[in-house]
Amino acid sequence: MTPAFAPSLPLPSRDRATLRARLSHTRAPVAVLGEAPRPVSAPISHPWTPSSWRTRRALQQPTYPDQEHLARVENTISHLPALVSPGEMRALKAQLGNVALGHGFVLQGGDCAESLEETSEGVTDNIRALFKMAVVLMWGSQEPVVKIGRLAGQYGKPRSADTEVIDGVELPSYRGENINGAPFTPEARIPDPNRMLLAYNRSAGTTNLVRALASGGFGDLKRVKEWGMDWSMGTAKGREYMATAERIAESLHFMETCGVSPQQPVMTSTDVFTSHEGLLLPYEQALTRMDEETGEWYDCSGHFIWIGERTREIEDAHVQFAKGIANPIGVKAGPTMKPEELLRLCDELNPTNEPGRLTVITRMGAGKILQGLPPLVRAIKREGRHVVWVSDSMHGNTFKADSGFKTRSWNRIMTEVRGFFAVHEAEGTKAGGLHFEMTGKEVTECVGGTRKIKAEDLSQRYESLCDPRLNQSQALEMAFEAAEILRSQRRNH
Ligand SMILES: O=C[C@H](O)[C@H](O)COP(=O)(O)O
Ligand SMILES: C=C(OP(=O)(O)O)C(=O)O
Ligand SMILES: [Mn+2]
Repeated sequence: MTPAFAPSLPLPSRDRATLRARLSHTRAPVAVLGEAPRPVSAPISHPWTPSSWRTRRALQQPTYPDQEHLARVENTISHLPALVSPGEMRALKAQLGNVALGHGFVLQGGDCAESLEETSEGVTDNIRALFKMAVVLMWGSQEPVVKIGRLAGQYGKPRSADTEVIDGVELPSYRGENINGAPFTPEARIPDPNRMLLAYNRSAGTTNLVRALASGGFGDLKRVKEWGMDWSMGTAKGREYMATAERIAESLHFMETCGVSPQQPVMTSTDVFTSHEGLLLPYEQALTRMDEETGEWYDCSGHFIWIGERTREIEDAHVQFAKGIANPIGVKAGPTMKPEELLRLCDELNPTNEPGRLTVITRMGAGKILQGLPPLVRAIKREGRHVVWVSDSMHGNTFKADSGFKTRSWNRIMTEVRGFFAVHEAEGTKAGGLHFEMTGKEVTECVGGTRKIKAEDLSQRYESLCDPRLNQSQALEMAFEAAEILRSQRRNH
């Protein structure tokens, strides 16, 4: 990636005024024990700027054929409105801070790779699936659930290989809708800066939809038949889930009878936050703005930004970019992560040890979590670091079915979820949340679950642009199982 354009900051005063007006809009957080004290900007050893990552090695970046075009697009985006506000990010950080300190649970989920062609109904279904899971987890944990969608910006994809070969033809790999196109043609696979603008516009629309749906509350969840659980009928597991769903619906109904109606603020302001991997650094930089109220820099492309497993080298560009933004951030931790490496990441990314600033998203694989997680958890505990521990039980469990489809097995994912809870229980630490690639549609991308999707069924409805997602039934089943674990752990304490 060539460092190639004039940084657009600071903004001209006209734009700063517009930005100030946009950023001053702050929704009141719900289920927050109180907004955390404003953090002092992290001390950094060299002057951080939104563009200082450009002096570092930046992995997984596209090579744009036309650098001037890229610079024009970056400049355009840097003058477009922020998608989310610092106040919202601080609210999320406060909620995550509570989880880091032992209170609450995180649910993060959505597409592996959002599609620019997704319909409004599709996005709505995804958010509703997340709501349903959240209410089940809330019931299980009896704690507030912080809801974070992998949406409104989840477009850039890191890939294992730079190229893809089909029938002897080799083309650049698909890297997500904000970079190139999925069709297997030479034209589609050329990185195009204009895609950043398309992704920005789609993200703005999705953020708007999320806000609208989040203020709609859980109203219709009182009607269990609208949970879309018909699939579960006829199996013993299904009947168990249904019984739980009935109890949850009854509780919601009871609350309403007591006067806590789904129309009241506690039920309607069910904040859903947006998140994505902060992979495409020119885009992230262009949306990084200074909050004049606090003097902090925020990446306003989404509330929560994470660093992927393939780009988390401490000296590299992604970590160096993330250290200067005040958003709540995440870092993925796979089986090769060493305890000392994780502690160094904490030093870099959260030098003030602010609870809620850093979430460690482990993605070990079902067969590795029992060995891989304890050393990390022990090191963090020993050093008194505040992190939110979240399990991404998807990315360590991907395999290729004989039919050629990339898939994951519901059982293996569940095994990792169980391992995650078991390790934290044994170590006396807080299992802070779960992270899923999932959709509200009944796709056939992962095998297993009560409906027993088999390898030969995968071709029926495989729609993912990248990794296989749990469909809405499989995701909901995951939530019921996790809720049961949370409930039994609660009873044991
Ligand atoms: O979503 C994550 C990555 O992009 C994905 O797991 C990489 O997949 P690949 O191995 O097919 O490149
Ligand atoms: C790329 C992803 O994960 P990881 O960095 O953990 O492989 C992802 O979350 O889609
Ligand atoms: Mn993925």
